[in-house]
Amino acid sequence: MPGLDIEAEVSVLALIQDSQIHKEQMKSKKMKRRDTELDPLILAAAFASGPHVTRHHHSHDLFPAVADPLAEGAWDWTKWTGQDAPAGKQDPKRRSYHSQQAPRRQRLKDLGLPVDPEPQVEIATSPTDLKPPSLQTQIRSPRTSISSETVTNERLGLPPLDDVQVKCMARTRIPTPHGPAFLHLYHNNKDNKEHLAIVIDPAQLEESSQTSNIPAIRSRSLDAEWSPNETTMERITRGAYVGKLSPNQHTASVPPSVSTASSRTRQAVPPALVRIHSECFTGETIGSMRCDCGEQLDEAIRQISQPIVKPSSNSTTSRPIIVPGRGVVVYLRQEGRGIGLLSKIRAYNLQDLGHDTVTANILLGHGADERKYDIAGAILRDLGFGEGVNGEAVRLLTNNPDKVEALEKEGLKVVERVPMVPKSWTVHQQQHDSVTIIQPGTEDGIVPGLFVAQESSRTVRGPDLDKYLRTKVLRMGHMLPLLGHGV
Ligand SMILES: Nc1nc2c(ncn2[C@@H]2O[C@H](COP(=O)(O)OP(=O)(O)OP(=O)(O)O)[C@@H](O)[C@H]2O)c(=O)[nH]1
Repeated sequence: MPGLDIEAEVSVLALIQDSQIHKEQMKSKKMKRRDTELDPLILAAAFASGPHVTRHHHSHDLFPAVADPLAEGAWDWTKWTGQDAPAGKQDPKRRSYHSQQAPRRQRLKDLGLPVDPEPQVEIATSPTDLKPPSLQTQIRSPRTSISSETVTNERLGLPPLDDVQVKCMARTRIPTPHGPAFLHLYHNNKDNKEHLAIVIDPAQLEESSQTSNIPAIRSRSLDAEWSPNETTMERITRGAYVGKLSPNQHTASVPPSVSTASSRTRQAVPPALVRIHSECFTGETIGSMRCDCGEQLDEAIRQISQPIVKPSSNSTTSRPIIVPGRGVVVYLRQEGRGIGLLSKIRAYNLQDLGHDTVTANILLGHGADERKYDIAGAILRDLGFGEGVNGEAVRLLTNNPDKVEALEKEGLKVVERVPMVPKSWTVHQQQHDSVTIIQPGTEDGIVPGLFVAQESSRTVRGPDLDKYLRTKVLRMGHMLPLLGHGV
């Protein structure tokens, strides 16, 4: 071996021999090699340079100024000056790399076929016969967010449509620990997220005359006729039915009319209790105790499901009538106050370094709160709230002043704000009355050992949660009294 002394050569040969023996042993034992046979970097380079590159790399020339990439020495990048060869000196044999997966327009051009005058705008992926005509062109597939109206408007030189359109794609009954709920899945023309509405209105499952004059919380877009050819079974399958579904009972709903809308004014029950809740994977799915989101979601469903005491309409009986609770949780896919799960996870690390939730967001280049509530407003309007002068008002379950303001801007009437008090605080307050939970001056303002035992699996507590709640109150203006803090 040139350049190696005898000793080095012997060791290299010994290594090669060892490796061959090892290979033979592995083969005979039929064991899988643990070391890679090919250098992954070489593989990556080969994949990136061949004609099999993706359509996105179609016109990339990965070897500019290299006349023949297969010629010996052509791969020597140390000789490349960073410039392509001057035009006159370019070798006619120069190889260029053409992707087999060129974009359609490029392939048509290469074949000499006419190219479409304008890119096709894709409409929603769901079957067209399942869309109501009014929304058909506005509900988009996840890949495109431009409606055909927008495109038409652009062609006509008009500004694009800005109003949020939502459509309930499906509804089903979900039994919860607090009672039955109807889960509604929405599509919209603003983002590609599937926002949800958890409607609690068990009176819809009953045939009771007591609740017949209380308006049912139903989605207009779901109950609409999506196509003249739509079958009863198609309507029922997407959730446009009344009452409870069973093998013996299945009645499709009728499309909403003006009369059903105005019947909302004839109610004698308090306005529906509504919560706008933002997604929190950590708190709701893995039970994180950094926040109380899971507990809040559970508590909101519980509170909305509480029966309503209604004064008797019959003057001869003085006994009040108890009707099932009614309301909605609009579940928005705005993880991490709109910054997304990735950034939220990073924000947690910054929080562990001592920053609060607001500063952590800002350090990552985000706003303290990036959420919007226009889709929530549209969903609530679809469910019959706030439309027209007689539209039903709501009682909003929140401590967040932004949500009240946003819903009012959306044309909804918020007649009452119902606070969401963290369960650990309530239980603590009940048990210790005026004992201070949060004390300035202690580390993180936490008094160790003062937190009460968990009331249920959904009751969270601990120093991380405490810091999170304090930041909400002290930096985000949440309307929650900090116990012992004089706020
Ligand atoms: N960026 C960030 N987001 C968080 C953190 N902890 C929880 N969140 C998110 O905060 C949001 C909580 O939203 P909501 O449950 O609607 O409650 P809220 O707006 O705080 O106000 P309330 O209605 O009073 O409960 C969810 O999107 C959570 O994912 C955190 O430490 N950092």
